[in-house]
Amino acid sequence: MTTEDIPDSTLAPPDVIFQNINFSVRATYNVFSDKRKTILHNINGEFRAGELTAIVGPSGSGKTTLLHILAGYKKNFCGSVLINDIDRFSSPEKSCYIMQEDCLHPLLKVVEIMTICAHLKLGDNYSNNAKSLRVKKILESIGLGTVLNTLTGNLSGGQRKRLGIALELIDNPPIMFFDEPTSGLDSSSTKQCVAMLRNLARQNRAVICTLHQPSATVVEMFDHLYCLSNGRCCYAGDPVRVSDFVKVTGLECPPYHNPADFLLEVVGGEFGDYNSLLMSQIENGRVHTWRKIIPEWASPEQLSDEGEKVTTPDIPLIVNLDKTLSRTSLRSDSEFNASFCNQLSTLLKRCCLVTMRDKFHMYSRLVMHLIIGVLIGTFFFGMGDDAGRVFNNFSLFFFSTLFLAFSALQSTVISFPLEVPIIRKEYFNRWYSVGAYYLANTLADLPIQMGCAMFYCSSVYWMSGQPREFTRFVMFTFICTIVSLLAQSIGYFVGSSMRVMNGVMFGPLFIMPWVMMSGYFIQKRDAPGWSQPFFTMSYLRHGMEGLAASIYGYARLPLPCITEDYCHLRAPTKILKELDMVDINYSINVLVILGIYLFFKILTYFVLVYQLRVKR
Ligand SMILES: Nc1ncnc2c1ncn2[C@@H]1O[C@H](COP(=O)(O)OP(=O)(O)OP(=O)(O)O)[C@@H](O)[C@H]1O
Repeated sequence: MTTEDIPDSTLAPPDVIFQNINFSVRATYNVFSDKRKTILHNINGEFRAGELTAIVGPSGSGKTTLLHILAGYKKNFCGSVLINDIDRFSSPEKSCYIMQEDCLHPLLKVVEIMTICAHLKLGDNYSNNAKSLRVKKILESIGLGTVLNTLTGNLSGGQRKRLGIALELIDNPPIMFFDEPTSGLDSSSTKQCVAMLRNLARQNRAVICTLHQPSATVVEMFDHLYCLSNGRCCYAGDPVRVSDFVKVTGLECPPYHNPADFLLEVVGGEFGDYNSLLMSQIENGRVHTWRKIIPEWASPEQLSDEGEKVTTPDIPLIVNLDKTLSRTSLRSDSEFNASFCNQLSTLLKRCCLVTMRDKFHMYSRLVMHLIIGVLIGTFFFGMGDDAGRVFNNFSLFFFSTLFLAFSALQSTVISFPLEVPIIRKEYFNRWYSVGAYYLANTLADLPIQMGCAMFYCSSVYWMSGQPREFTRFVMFTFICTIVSLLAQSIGYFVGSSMRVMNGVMFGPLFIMPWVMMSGYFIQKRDAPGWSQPFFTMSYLRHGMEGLAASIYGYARLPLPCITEDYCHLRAPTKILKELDMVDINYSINVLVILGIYLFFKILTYFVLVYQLRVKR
């Protein structure tokens, strides 16, 4: 299959029509108050295919909110959004939403991130060759052909924005939403960016962006200007007719003044309050008489300043306009084009690539565990084989479980939330399912977390003089590993539920209460009756019991008495009795820890689904 075999169209050119959009949010954090603040007030509009639309307005006027509603990012609004007369959420038309932040993995090369995206977005129906041809074609046409092997973290701001667009062009969505695509760009890059967006629109796409303070030249590159003020529409029409429209207020746009700036000054109240008048003239977006009658399209080169080269992506035009023939194989019946297995394997490769490139993070985790292991091994040197120091050895068990739990929890609580914006963008643009991402992420990190626990145990176990038996070493290491995996799964739960700062504050709450029930400070038999179930649930206690079982259980011979003249606790059974661990069962400890691990894994999955699907 060649690149030409990958269809470039979906349905007929899409017009986005919205009617009576009303959107409000809770105005107070007081849960007992239902006071609401209305952000959009029954606004209307029509953004057509083939046109480049700018949503402008003073800061806080509701531009981003409107864009989120049109893109499907916000769902809890009143009114209707129609795409070719079909409700936005039932429409088969694909759209993409390119956020202001780039949300790119900085450690992936341009060509790698594009190829991964092609595998995910184009699914199983196309050959690798066809996908790679399409990737190259898009990158070259968008002006990124020379930076194929550059890490995305090293790209310039303009290149990162173009890469964000290139990624979404892979499955050729007919509707594209951009939140402030020109923010952070200089004037030349801004013009290039807008010329590129206009060229995309010319290929029968509806391209809709929010803009902040556009220059006169930039505004004129747009086909349609939609101006908001305090959540109401004050103008919808041709950017060059703004000055004529504003005349209804009796104000005159000064010569050589940017008409868009003038409109923003008027709606911003610099000359008095004319908003109601403007809104009634345009009927809150219902009037279309100010629209541009689109002439023969100017070539994109004409849009730039003299002598300035504008990047003009040459992505094939959408030609299939026949509604009956228009549904292409790019749109599968399921939500995603790639199968779950394909998503999983592609994401697994991506996770491994990112992990391998992030050498500092990976090695520092492993080396830190090794260094702490050696330090603790030196501190508790030889104590495991001395009946006179049984309680010191028990302290080692406690330290080991606590250290492994804390290090796994904290590193995840800090690192996972950084990934969430990337997942949010990619999931929203239908790259993959939450399940595929979550499983790939879990599997990719498993060897490193296990490596950390093993590095720690390998030094601590032998240096602290535990029994020279391989089976006991494996049992000891296994318990330490699953305790650290469990703490890591709690870290994922905390990291997916709250921001980094809150996570760092609340994360330890998931460990500290269980420390009291670990059996180290107070033994279960001495604890008050109400706390007994908590001892049963304490994963730290099960960790400690598992370690005690692997060291003192399974018919271990009496310990030598080295540092004392008389050792009361030489027999392992006596030691376990003294520690209130007579009835311990290693298998049950393992099962309980794995059960709690699974519980948090599943819980995190639902939190992620909620965060990505419901709460936007
Ligand atoms: N979840 C929310 N809770 C409370 N107020 C909100 C919420 N979301 C938006 N707002 C308010 O709604 C108004 C419009 O916000 P929005 O982000 O859409 O404005 P904007 O026009 O995009 O502004 P800017 O140009 O500064 O980005 C602002 O006053 C904002 O504070």
